[in-house]
Amino acid sequence: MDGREQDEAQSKYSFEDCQATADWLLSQTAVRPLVGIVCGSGLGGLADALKDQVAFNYRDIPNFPQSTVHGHAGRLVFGTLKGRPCVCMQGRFHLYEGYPIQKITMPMRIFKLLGVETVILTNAAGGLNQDYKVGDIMIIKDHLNMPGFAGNNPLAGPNDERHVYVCLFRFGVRFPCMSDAYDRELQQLAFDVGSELGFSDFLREGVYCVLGGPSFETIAECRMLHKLGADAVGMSTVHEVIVARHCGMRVFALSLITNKAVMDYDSEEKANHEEVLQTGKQRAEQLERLVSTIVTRLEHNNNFA
Ligand SMILES: O=P(O)(O)O[C@@H]1C[C@H](O)[C@@H](CO)O1
Ligand code: HPA
Repeated sequence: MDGREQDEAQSKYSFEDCQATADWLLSQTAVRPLVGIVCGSGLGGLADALKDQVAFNYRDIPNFPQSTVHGHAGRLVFGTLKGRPCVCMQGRFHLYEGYPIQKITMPMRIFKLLGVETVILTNAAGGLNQDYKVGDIMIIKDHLNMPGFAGNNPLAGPNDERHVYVCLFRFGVRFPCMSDAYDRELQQLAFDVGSELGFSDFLREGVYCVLGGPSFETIAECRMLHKLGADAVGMSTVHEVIVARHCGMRVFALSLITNKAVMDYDSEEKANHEEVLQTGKQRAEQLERLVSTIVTRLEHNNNFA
């Protein structure tokens, strides 16, 4: 995208547009969510755990993008998870769908304007770390933003400073820090909860690398990413994390290792979306228990500042 296109994209998802969408949603439901959840490929079952649901198809929400990927239902679900008011994206947006990066991350700003304080993101990812097995759940401790290295960052374009000074950090500063992107207390909480639930055998922590997709990686690319320090590779999450942190929400993120990245020219394995969705189904129940228990403990730990 050149500068003019970036300005155009940014101006289409202005503070006023986001506010209009948030106001519309707030007028349609009494739920006032403190937790926002994003479901990765094949992980939309998480939303089904919400009680007293009020759900909206993305196509009915003003200014909202549409889901185009199999395994992403395209519904925004409000409800409670063990008594905690939540909003859950059953389906997210990816760069490869052809949307401007500002559009795929706009829901994070809507979350903020709805009152969300903590964002929990999930994704499906290929395992680069040779110790990882399919079905492992990786707590994300850091990321590598490959599209960002090439200048494709959701915060590129004008920064609406007006709101920094007038409206208490809506949306945020020009140069946000990312060394604390993934909340360390929440990572520890997830390990504690995982251990109580008996999930330690398949719970990991690591670095997630985002690529643009939609093609899966070559063997040489996987080897390179692993050497660079990535434990898992995917096509989402990082852009949302940047925007969520920019507007001051706490972030916790998980990758489900749905397939092993192919690192060897003798391997017969081939990455494919069906396997990704299938692994999601197999781990859905544990993932849901992990996330819903974390949400409950947020309350007990008084983590809502
Ligand atoms: O939305 P996520 O990151 O979970 O989706 C992953 C990346 C691609 O969209 C798809 C590949 O199977 O799954
Ligand atoms: O191997 C992968 N690569 C990129 N994205 C993915 N999403 C699930 N698996 C993968």
